[in-house]
Amino acid sequence: MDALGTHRRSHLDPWRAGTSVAFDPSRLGWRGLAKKAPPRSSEPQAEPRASTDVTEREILAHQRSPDDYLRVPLANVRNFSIVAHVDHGKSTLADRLLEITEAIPPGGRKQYLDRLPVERARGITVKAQSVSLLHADERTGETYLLNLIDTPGHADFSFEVSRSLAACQGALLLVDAAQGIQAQTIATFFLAMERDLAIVPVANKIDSVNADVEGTGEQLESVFGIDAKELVPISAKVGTNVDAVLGAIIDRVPAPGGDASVNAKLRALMLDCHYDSYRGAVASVSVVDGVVKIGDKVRSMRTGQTSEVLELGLMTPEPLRVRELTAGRVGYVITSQRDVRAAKIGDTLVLERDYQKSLSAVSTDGSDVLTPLNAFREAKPMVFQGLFPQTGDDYEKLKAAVERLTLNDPSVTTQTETSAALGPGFRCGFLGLLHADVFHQRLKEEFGAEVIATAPTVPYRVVYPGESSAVSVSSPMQLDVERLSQSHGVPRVEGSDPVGISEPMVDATIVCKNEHVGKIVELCVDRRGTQLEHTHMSNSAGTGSGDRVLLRYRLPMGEVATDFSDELKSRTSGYATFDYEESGYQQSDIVRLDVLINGQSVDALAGLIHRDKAQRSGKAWVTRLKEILPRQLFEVKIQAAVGQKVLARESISAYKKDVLANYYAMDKSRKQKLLNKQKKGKKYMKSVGSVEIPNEAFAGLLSKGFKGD
Ligand SMILES: Nc1nc2c(ncn2[C@@H]2O[C@H](COP(=O)(O)OP(=O)(O)OP(=O)(O)O)[C@@H](O)[C@H]2O)c(=O)[nH]1
Repeated sequence: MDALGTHRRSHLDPWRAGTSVAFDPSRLGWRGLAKKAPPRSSEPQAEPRASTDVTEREILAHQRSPDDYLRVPLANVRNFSIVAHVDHGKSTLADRLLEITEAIPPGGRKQYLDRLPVERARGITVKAQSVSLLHADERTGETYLLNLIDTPGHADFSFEVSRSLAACQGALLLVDAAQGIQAQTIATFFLAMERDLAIVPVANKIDSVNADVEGTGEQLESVFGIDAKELVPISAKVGTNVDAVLGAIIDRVPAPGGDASVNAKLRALMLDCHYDSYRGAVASVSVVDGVVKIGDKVRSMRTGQTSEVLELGLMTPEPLRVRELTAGRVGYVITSQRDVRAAKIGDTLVLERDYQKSLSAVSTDGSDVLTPLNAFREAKPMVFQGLFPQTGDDYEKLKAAVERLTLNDPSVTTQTETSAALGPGFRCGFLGLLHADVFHQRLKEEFGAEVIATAPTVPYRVVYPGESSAVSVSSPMQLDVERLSQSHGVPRVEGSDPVGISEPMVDATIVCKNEHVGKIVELCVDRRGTQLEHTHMSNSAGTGSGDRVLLRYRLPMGEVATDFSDELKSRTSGYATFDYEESGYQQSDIVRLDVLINGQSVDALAGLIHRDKAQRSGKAWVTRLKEILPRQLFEVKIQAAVGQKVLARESISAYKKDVLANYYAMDKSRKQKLLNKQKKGKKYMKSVGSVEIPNEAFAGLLSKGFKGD
């Protein structure tokens, strides 16, 4: 029985940069966090790659010939992903599968497919990786081509999961038998269900003393309606029963349904694209029908761009060049199109000659018609921040860094923004806060660009009086408060949305211990949530991982996007897990809370907030500003206000300071030195009217977000 009823994850995104071309050190993406000197050229920089303790030569020694991969019939191809909650052992299982199929030697580097330094440093997978494995099945005597796509677990990167699943017919649903089903187990299960994939349930970590395989099976039955008898118990770490997983993939995952016949027209789904400084755009593709060969002229159906195929390959796991990619292969394509911006993830690649034929002579039976493949949704930024240089002089440096980094991370949206307080900068959209955090880190570490980031805002929809449709507002300063308030007397446009502000909502899934339910309900109520479900996931004994409760809440995205996850962890000592999916928009009483210093509004400190919370946040902000702002030579008044109504106020009394006061007797050069030092210090100050605010104050204030709690 499906305890979640109609719950479906629509997730926040799909997106970008894909499988690595690992022998080439210049592969890109958005996540390499290794320190390196700022780039000199305007070319995007190569993504750093983690060092490996299995040498390239050792891996290459294991590589089979391209023909071994190409001759496997479509009926013997299996495309599958491993999906699971974070840390349930996906990458470890991928390692074992690579070893069993002899793609890598045993006992090599752990988590082989987590190639990026940030993944290895943080111990998380943030990017899906694909690998083609050959497996000789002793039971049937046949050789199978297994295309495995390892996926990340963190909610911010769920678009990666969704995108990977678009190329699969099956998914290994991996559950840590000691922890049982967690929030992302549920989210990823429904992503797989949406795509109608065959699910192979696997209970991992059976070597652990707390493992409860039976309880895990009961949970799978009660939550997903999966027959517990289908569960494959394994220890990915020790290697116990991992070959049974291979058998289950072969038996339970159907072969891809594409057309591999000689007359089939090429259709390949573009899963990903990253920039390689030597070779240009490297696209990761799943060939569904037909064949693509070196020298073919291909067309991207959505963008209309045409280019010539220069190189084709498979990841095995290191790149293996092939002369062609036939239906059922998941590999990479390098074309004469070097501009990664021209590539649209989710696009369908076809042969130009087939396309032209389809335009000129449509046959009566429709066989000439080329239809694009069913793609996945595009990445949708849900958290926006203004990014400003620490000093005005650094704007050009920041501009160049943002341009280069977004080239390798197309899911980040940017537009220029000018703040009266912080000067020129950018408004950037991210998939979530972890995504934003990684972007800031890369700006700093790879480009030496330090930023002041404004408090995160979600995208609101605003219908102004007299307008028939909503506009998106992702910055407090974009909201025209005056215009919005002039609804009186303006007739509503027929068929239009009601005038006002709507906020994005999410459906959150929380899995927790029974004892923590009270604290979580309290948190969700404080965050303006509405309960949708409260289900016990107990096993028959009601013990171990069976002592779990599944809660579902509808919450405003703005209440979740900042510190909800941290708050949840601290209230449950880290035991609760959480995931969310977009759930449309809802009209809400959102106001702009302005912060004024000596009567002047500081645009960078304004925020959009629910009216009920404005008072509390306003109070918190003025109190914090009072602590942070240095005293000036005059009294400073700090106010928080909604429109004309001041909700909170504080003041800082005057402080008399003359930089030369004690130095009248000083010689001229020392005086000048002191004045220069003061001038340099001022470079790192922002002026609001006559009040000077040090950058640290902005950074300190803004990093805490606008909630003010
Ligand atoms: N005892 C035990 N530990 C395991 C097993 N499989 C994985 N682990 C450990 O669990 C931790 C997480 O494993 P990963 O393979 O990184 O998990 P993941 O699901 O890929 O993690 P993310 O990529 O961050 O989502 C690591 O410390 C592994 O060593 C297992 O079978 N038994």
